[in-house]
Amino acid sequence: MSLRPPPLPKLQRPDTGLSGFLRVFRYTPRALRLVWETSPFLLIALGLLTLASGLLPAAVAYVGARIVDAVVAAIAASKAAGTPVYGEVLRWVLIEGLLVAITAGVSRATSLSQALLRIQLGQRINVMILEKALTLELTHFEDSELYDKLTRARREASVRPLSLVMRSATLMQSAVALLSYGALLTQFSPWAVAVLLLAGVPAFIAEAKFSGEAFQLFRWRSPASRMQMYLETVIAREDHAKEVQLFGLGPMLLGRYKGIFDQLYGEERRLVIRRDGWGFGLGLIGVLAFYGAYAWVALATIAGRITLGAMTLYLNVFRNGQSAVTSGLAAVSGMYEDNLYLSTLYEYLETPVAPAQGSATQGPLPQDGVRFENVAFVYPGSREPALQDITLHIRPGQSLAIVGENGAGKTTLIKLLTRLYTPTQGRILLDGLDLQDWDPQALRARVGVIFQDFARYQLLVGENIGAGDVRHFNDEPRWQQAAEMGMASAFVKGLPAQYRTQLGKWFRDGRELSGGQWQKIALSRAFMRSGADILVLDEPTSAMDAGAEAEVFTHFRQLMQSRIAILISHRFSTVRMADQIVVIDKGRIVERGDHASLMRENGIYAQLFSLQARGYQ
Ligand SMILES: Nc1ncnc2c1ncn2[C@@H]1O[C@H](COP(=O)(O)OP(=O)(O)OP(=O)(O)O)[C@@H](O)[C@H]1O
Repeated sequence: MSLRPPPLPKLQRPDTGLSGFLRVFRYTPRALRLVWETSPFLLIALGLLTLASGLLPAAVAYVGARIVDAVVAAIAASKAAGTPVYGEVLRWVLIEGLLVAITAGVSRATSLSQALLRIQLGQRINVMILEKALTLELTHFEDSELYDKLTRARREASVRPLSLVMRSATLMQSAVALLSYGALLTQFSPWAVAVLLLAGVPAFIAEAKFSGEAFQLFRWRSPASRMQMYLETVIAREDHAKEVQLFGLGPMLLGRYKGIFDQLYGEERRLVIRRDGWGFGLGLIGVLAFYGAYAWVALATIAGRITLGAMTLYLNVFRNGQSAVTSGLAAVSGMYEDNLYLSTLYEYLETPVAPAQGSATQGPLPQDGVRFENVAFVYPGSREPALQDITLHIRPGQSLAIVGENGAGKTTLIKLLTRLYTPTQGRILLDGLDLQDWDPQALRARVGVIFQDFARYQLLVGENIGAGDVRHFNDEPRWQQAAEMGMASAFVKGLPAQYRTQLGKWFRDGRELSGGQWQKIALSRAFMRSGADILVLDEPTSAMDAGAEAEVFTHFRQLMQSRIAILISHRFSTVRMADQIVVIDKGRIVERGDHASLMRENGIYAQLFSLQARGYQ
C-alpha cells in the first residue's frame, strides 16, 4: 500500500528582470477601482487618515526639538534670573501631548476603516467569483486547471485588493513622512538625505525577488494543496466516513496527506531561510547607516554647528526616516506580491466563456420532436469519441429507451440533448431547429431531466423537489403534485416536518433518506417541470423496489401522452415498454427497433433480455 503521493513537477523560478517586475503592477488600477466601487466613502476616509498619519510624526519630532531647546533656554534664563523661568516649555509639552493623542485617534480610525472595507470587499470578491462560476460551462468544471485557478482565487485573491490599497496607503504615508523628514534633514545636510534613501534599497530588491519566488511556489504547490484539501474532505466528512471507517482507509489517506506536506515543506523551508537570511544581512546596512549618521550629528553638535535640540531632532528624523523608507519599500514589494496574486483572480474572472447563444424560443416544425443527425462527440482531453454516427428521431408522444453496457455512451447522449455539451460533429434538432439556435432558457423549460448522479441538496425536502423548476422553487402545492407523480409523497408525509423537513446531516435536525427515497425525490424533481414536453430519466429507478418502479412507470406513461419520454435503464422489464429501443455499444447505435422486433433480430438486445429474464426465473 503506497502512502506516497505522486511526485510533483519541478518548480519554475520566476523571471526577475525589471520589465517583468513592472509588468506585474498592471492589476493595481483595476484593484483600486474595485475598492473605490465597493465603498468610495471608506476609501476617501482612508486617504485622508493616511495623509494625516504621514504628517503627524514629523510634527511630533519638530515639537520634541522645540521642547529640548525651550528647556535649554529656560535653564539659561533661570540661571541669569536666579529664579526658575519656565518660558515656553509647558506650552510645547502640551502641544506634543495633543499631537500624540491625535496620532492615536488617527491610527484607530484607520484600522476601523480598513476592517469595514475588508469585510465588504471580501464579500464582493467572493460574489464575483461565484457569479463567474455560474457562467461557466460543464467542460470548465471538468478542467483541473480551472479548479486550480478557482481555488487559488478563493484562497488568496479575495484579500489582495484591500491589501493593495493598504499598501498604497502605506506607500503614500511613507512618502509624505519622508518628504517632511527630508525637508527637516536637508537643513543638516542633503547628503544625510541621500544616505537615508539609499540604505534601504538593497533590502527592497531582495524582498521583491523573494515575493516573486513565494508566488511561484504558491502556484506550483496549488494542485498539491488542492489534493490536501480534498483529502481533508474525504477524511473528515460524513458522506465518506462510512467507507473510510469500514475499509480502514484513514491511515492511508492521512499518510498521503502528510506525504504531500513533506514534499512541499522542503521548498517552503528553502525559501523562508533564504528570505530571512538575506533580509537580516541587508538590514545590517540600515543599522550601519544609522550609527554613521549618529556619529556625524553628535560630532556636529560638539563642534557647536547645531543645538542640542537640533541633535535630537535630526537623530529622530533619521531614525523615523529610515523606518519610513523601509516601510515604503516594503509596501512596494508587497504591492508587487499582491499584484501577482491578483493575477490569479483576474485570470479566473477572464476565463473565456462561449459567445452569446441562440435566441429562438420556437422551432419551425413544432411536431417534429427531437432529431440527432450524424452526431459525434469527443470529451475534451480524450482521444476516443464517446459517441459517433448517432442518428435518431423521436416524435412527440413517443418513448425511447436507451440500453447498453456501462460506458457505452448513454448518459453522454443525454448531456448532448440537454446542451450541457456541444456535439463535435453533426447536429441535434428540436422542432426542426438546431439546439445551438435555441434560447437556453426556452430549451431548458422544454426538457425535464434527472441524471443518475442527481444532486442531493442539504435543503428542505420540498426545496429538493422544487429545484426541478426554479420558478416554483418555494411552491408547496407544486411540490406535492410532483411528489405524487414521483412516488415520494407517501414517505414525505411520514417525515417530522413533512415537506419542510431539513435533509442531510450538515444542519440542525437534518434527516437522511434511503437511496430509493432519494431517487423518488429526484424523480419528483423531474416531474416539477410540468410544462416540459421532453422528459429524460437516466436510470431513475435503479434503487427502487419493484412495486415502486412499476407504479412510477404507470404514472410516467399517463403523463407522457403527447410528450417525448427518454429512458436509460438496465432493467429490461421497463425498457420493453418503450416504443423505440436503441442499443448503444462503444458509442455507436448497433440495434434499434421495438421490443418484439429486437427479440426477433436475436442480437445483443435479445441476449441481454434473455439473460435478465433467466435471472428472475
Ligand atoms: N466528463 C467526462 N469526461 C471524459 N470522459 C467521460 C466523461 N463522462 C464520461 N466519459 C467517458 O465517456 C464514455 C461514455 O460514458 P457515459 O457516461 O455516456 O456511459 P453510460 O453508457 O451512461 O454508462 P453507465 O451505464 O455506466 O452509466 C465512457 O468511456 C466514459 O469514460
